[in-house]
Amino acid sequence: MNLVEISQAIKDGRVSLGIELGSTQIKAVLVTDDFNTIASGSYVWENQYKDGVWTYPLEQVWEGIQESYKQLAADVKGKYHETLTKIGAIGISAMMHGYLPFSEDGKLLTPFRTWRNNITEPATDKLTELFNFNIPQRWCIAHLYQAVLNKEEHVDQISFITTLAGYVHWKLSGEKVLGIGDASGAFPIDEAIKNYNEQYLAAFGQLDDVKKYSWDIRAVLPKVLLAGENAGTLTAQGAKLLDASGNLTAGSMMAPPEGDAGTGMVATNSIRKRTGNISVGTSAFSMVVLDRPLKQLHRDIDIVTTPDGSNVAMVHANNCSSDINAWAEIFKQFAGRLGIDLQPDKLYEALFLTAAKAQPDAGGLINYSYLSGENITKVTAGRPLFVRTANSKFSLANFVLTQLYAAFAPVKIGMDVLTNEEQINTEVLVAQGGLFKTPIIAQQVLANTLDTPITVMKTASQGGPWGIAVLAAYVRLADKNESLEDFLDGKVFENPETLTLNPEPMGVKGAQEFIKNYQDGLAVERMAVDKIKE
Ligand SMILES: Nc1ncnc2c1ncn2[C@@H]1O[C@H](COP(=O)(O)OP(=O)(O)O)[C@@H](O)[C@H]1O
Ligand SMILES: O=C(CO)[C@@H](O)[C@@H](O)COP(=O)(O)O
Repeated sequence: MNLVEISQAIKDGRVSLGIELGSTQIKAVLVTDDFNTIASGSYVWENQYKDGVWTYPLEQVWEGIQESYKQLAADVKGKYHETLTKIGAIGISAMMHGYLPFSEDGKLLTPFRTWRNNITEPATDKLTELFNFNIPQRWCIAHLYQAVLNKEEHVDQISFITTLAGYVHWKLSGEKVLGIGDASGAFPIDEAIKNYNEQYLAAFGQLDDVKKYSWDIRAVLPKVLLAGENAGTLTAQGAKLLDASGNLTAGSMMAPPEGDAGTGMVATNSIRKRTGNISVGTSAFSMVVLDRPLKQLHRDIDIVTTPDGSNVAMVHANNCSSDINAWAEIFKQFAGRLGIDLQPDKLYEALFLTAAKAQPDAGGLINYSYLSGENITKVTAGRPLFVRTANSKFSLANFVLTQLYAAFAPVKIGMDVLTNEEQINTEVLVAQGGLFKTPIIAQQVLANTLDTPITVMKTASQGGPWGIAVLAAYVRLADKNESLEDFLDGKVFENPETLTLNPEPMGVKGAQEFIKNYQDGLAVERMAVDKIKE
C-alpha cells in the first residue's frame, strides 16, 4: 500500500490494533489489512519485588498503555497526516497466568501476583495430584488455591479472577472473557469441548477447603472464547482509557484477549499440529502443537492451547534475558564513565557481536541467570551467580557467550524431557522475542544450544503485539468458517521474510560442554539460595 492508500485506510478505520503487555515493555502496533505494521509505540517497565511478591501496579498498566497508544497515534499523524479516530478491531495480549482477584464491586483484592512468583508449590502439588494433570506454579488456579491454603482474608470476597490481558480487555469492553490460549494458563482446558475441563472444575469445587466459600469456581473464572469469536466492542469509557486525548471513538470490534504464548504462536505461524516455536525474552518457553496426548504426566511440561484450542506442550523457564540486562547495564555504566552514552540497541549489538569471537565452550565460565526461582532446575529463589575456575578463559567474548548459553540453558534442559521421554521433536523451531533485535548471534547460539535449526521472521522482535493485531484482524476479516490456520497460511504469511540458521557442530559441542558444567554446578546455585538471604 502507498501512503495515500494507507491514509485512506486509517480514515476508514480499516486498521487493527494490537497491544501486548510484556514483562519489560508494553508495545502497541497498528496494522493495515495486508498485515504490515504502519505505526507503533512502546513503554518500558519492570516488575518490582515487593514484600516477597513480583508485581506491577495497575496504575502503571494504564500509564504504559496510554503512553504506547499516544506514541502510536503520533506516529500515525506524523507519517500519514491523519488523526487516529476509528480502529476496526483491537486485541489485547499480555504475560499470562498470575493472580488478579476482584471483589463484586470491582476492587482488586491483592496486588497483582505475576507469573514470575514461585510461591504456590503446596497448591500445585495438591492440584496436580487431584487432577492427575500438571499444574505449574504460575497458573491462576495455583495462585487462587494457594491463597485458599494460606487462609488469606480476601478469599471470601472474590467474585472474579483473571489474567492481565483479561483485566485490560474487561476495562476496555466490559466483557469478562479470555481467549482459550490465555484461559488454558488459568485453568486446564478440555480440548474436546474447547472449554475448562468439567471434571477438574467439579473436583476443585469439592475440595473441603474450597467448599467453605460461597463462590463457585465456574462463576469466578472468565468465559472462554476461541480466536475469531466476538469478544465485545470498545466502550466509550474504554476508548478514553486507551486514548487520553479523547480522539478515539468507541465501537471497535474486540478480539478475545490472549496470552503471549498464543500471540507468539500466531506471529510464528505455529498453529498447526506438530509445529514448534519458542519465545525468548524475560522468560523462555518453547511450544509444540500436539497431535497426540503425552504418554505421561511431567512436572516440567505444561499443557496449554493454541488460540483456536489445540493442545500444546510447553516447556517454560522463568529466567532468560534479565541477567543479560543486568550485565548490559554494568557495561553501560562503565561506558558512561568514559563519556560514552550507549543507547540500548548499540549496547546489545556491541556485546552480542563480541560473542562471535568466543571459544565454543565459553572458556569454561558458568552463569546462573536466576533473578527469580527456576522451576526447571528446582531452584526455589533468585540468586544470579557467575562462577569460574582459575583456569577458565575469562575474556569478554567468553563472558557474553556464557550469558547467552545461560539464558537458554533451563529451557534446553526442560526440552530434553520432551525429546527423550516423549519423543516429541520438531524439525525446526520458529523463534521470536526481543533478543533477536540484534540479528544472528542470539539465533545461532539458540540453534547450537538446542541443537535444532532456528527460524526467525522479520517481525521476530515485535512478535507478540503483531500477533495479537493479526488475531484482531482475524475477527474482522476472516471469511465465514475460515480456520485460523488457513487464514494465517493464505492471507498473513503468503511470503514471509525468514532466516533459518542450522546448528554448527563446533557450537553444539561447546554448548553441550557448557550445559554439563552448568548441571554439575547446580548444587552451588541451590546452596546460594540456602546460605545467602535477602
Ligand atoms: N537491541 C537488542 N538486541 C538484543 N536484545 C535486546 C535488544 N533490545 C532488547 N533486547 C532484549 O530483549 C528483551 C525483551 O524481549 P521481549 O521479547 O520484548 O521480552 P518481554 O516480553 O519479556 O518484555 C530485553 O529484556 C533484552 O534482554
Ligand atoms: O508464563 C508465560 C507463558 O506460559 C509467559 O506469559 C511469561 O513467561 C511472560 O513472558 P515474557 O517473558 O514476558 O515474554
